[in-house]
Amino acid sequence: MTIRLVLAGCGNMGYAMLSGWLKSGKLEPSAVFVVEPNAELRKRAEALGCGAAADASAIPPDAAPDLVVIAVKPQVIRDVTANYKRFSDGRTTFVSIAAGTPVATFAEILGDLAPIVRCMPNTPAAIGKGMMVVFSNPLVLDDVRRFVSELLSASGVVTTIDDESLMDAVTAVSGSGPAYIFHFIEALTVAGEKAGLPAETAKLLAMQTVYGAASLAAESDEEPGVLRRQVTSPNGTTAAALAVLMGEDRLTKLLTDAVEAARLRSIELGK
Ligand SMILES: NC(=O)C1=CN([C@@H]2O[C@H](COP(=O)(O)OP(=O)(O)OC[C@H]3O[C@@H](n4cnc5c(N)ncnc54)[C@H](OP(=O)(O)O)[C@@H]3O)[C@@H](O)[C@H]2O)C=CC1
Ligand SMILES: O=C(O)[C@@H]1CCC=N1
Repeated sequence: MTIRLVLAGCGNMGYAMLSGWLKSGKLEPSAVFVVEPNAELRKRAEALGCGAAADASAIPPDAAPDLVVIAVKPQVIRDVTANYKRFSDGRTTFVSIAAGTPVATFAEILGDLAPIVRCMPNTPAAIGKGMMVVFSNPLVLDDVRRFVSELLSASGVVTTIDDESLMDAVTAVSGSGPAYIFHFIEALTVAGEKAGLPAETAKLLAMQTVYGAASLAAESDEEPGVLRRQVTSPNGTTAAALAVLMGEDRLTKLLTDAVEAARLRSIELGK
């Protein structure tokens, strides 16, 4: 079978996306070639039925992939991208999921012909519940745009932006966001334990509450603020807790600072 997609880097995020694509049936495993220096991670990709190698030089010489997906750390992105220059004649579209790194950096390495898509995914992509935000350079043809969007939709919700400078804010909200929510679960678990619950019970309650509340917010026609008010009885328990979280806009200020720290770091990573 022809190789349609080369995945460079099969770590946390690369593997999460690859799993989603194959699970959805939008790509056959034999149409994917994975380049990953880590032997354990390579085996994981091979177990899914994909071809794999430690180095880009092992990509079959007749391969003319539709897509090369770059899923390595921003710190090595230039060196890694240079390994794929042979596909930069305009027929292959490059998709980068790296934080910070602008399309211009790829164009510098790949030349003026390469269609480039910048995508910011998040790890819930592994179970088809990711948030993927996409920015494309003008060289990406409409049918390729549709193909990329359809492929990414196997991993969750896809939306596009036309202003690339917003990608740093996107990264700070949805790219890094799952970690904030995981930490929220950890913190609510600790708080539950301090309130006297057994550790396992506290964790179950914290996790199911986040899952249930996020699902309700996603499925309901009501705004999150309305759903919050539906929980909050006048002068009840929730009001007592929200006075702590919302007093002086405490949680909003904390999250604003956290998102700004991530956004600034994304800008730094792109330099
Ligand atoms: N993790 C996340 O939630 C998200 C990550 N991203 C972005 O995704 C990218 C990858 O992040 P993440 O998956 O977390 O990182 P990982 O370190 O888990 O994965 C990157 C993988 O690339 C491998 N690698 C290194 N050099 C090469 C090479 N020359 N060719 C192919 N593969 C190589 C690394 O191997 P080794 O470790 O041996 O060097 C590693 O296994 C980053 O740019 C990040 O900004 C975007 C959104 C969310
Ligand atoms: O922490 C990071 O830099 C990457 C980008 C978004 C999520 N993880």
